[in-house]
Amino acid sequence: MQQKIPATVITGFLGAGKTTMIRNLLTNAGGKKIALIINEFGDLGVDGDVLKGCGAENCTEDDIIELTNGCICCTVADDFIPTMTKLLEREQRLDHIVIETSGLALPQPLVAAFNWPDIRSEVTVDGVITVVDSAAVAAGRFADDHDAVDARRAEDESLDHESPIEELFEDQLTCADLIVLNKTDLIDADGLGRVKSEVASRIARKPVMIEARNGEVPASVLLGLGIGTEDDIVNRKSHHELEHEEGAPHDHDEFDSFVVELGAIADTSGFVEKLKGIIAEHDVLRLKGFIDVSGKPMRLQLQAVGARIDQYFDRAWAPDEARSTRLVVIGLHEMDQDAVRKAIEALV
Ligand SMILES: Nc1nc2c(ncn2[C@@H]2O[C@H](COP(=O)(O)OP(=O)(O)OP(=O)(O)O)[C@@H](O)[C@H]2O)c(=O)[nH]1
Repeated sequence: MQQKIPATVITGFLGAGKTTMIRNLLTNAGGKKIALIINEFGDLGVDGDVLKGCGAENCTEDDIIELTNGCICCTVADDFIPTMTKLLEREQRLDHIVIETSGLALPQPLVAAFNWPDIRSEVTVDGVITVVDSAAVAAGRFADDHDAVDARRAEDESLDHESPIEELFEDQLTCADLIVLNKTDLIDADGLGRVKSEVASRIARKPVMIEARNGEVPASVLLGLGIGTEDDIVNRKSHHELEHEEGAPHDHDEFDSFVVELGAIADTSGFVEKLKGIIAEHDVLRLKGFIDVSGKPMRLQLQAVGARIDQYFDRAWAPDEARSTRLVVIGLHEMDQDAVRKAIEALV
């Protein structure tokens, strides 16, 4: 019997650096034939676009599959299983499958799907890797204001949760076989020490933690963990699984996303500066997309995680491509979508 194909699940909160790490992984995977399944929150396939653009021969555009019907944890049966089945029917045998979950996905239901008979017979979970934005942890992003949460719960008794961000952060850590403390360039040694203690304090298990900058971790560290996580997934329950009966539907009602479309932008630095103000004012969690810069042949990629914004020209606009500025905005449900949209539209 052929050996099972190993599959690595890469998870981590919005903007932690999952796509950056995978991009790096594809370029140093030493010729391994890899298929990539990407799941993103929001209606703009930014991650897929970024990864397809990296031109790795061992993982071509045909090997990159985008699952766009919501978070992978809620669409396992409809989306993930059929995608895997198709992948396994391919003639050319894969050496490895890498799955990037959305930043809001619970990894547990996805890993549990590897116990479905058709999948289990051919694939095993090599390991779950949770990417952590160390700078965000150091800034207290996941240590929520418990008074505020209690106040919200007092207003709405149906709230059975801790803060949704904190809970999700813990669920993603709970599932990990390896934790990558990324973005260590943005904090000092003391900060890193605090991040390590905070992360360790959130989980009962003690997975290995490594540090990284720009997701630069050798492929030999990320691939080949050989854990078989599907056999242990019952011991890594999410808050949702612990708090609800088995099978109770989980959703992402606490979070929302929308896309803003704009025309060409002439003064990008002015635009970005003002955007920072809007992000801070409305507590936008994540904003990303592409900008049509007036008079420039290249497309500008914009990536905001909280109020930190990166921008770089990633490729030329194709001759047959309609140039436009499109940004996906992700925040908590209570974010005033209309106000954010209007404020961004007013910038051009
Ligand atoms: N300074 C710094 N920036 C980083 C690092 N890793 C990633 N980034 C930046 O952080 C931003 C988000 O990175 P992504 O790789 O898109 O994060 P992600 O986890 O895939 O994001 P989602 O898919 O939206 O959840 C990008 O602007 C990256 O360039 C790092 O180690 N240091």
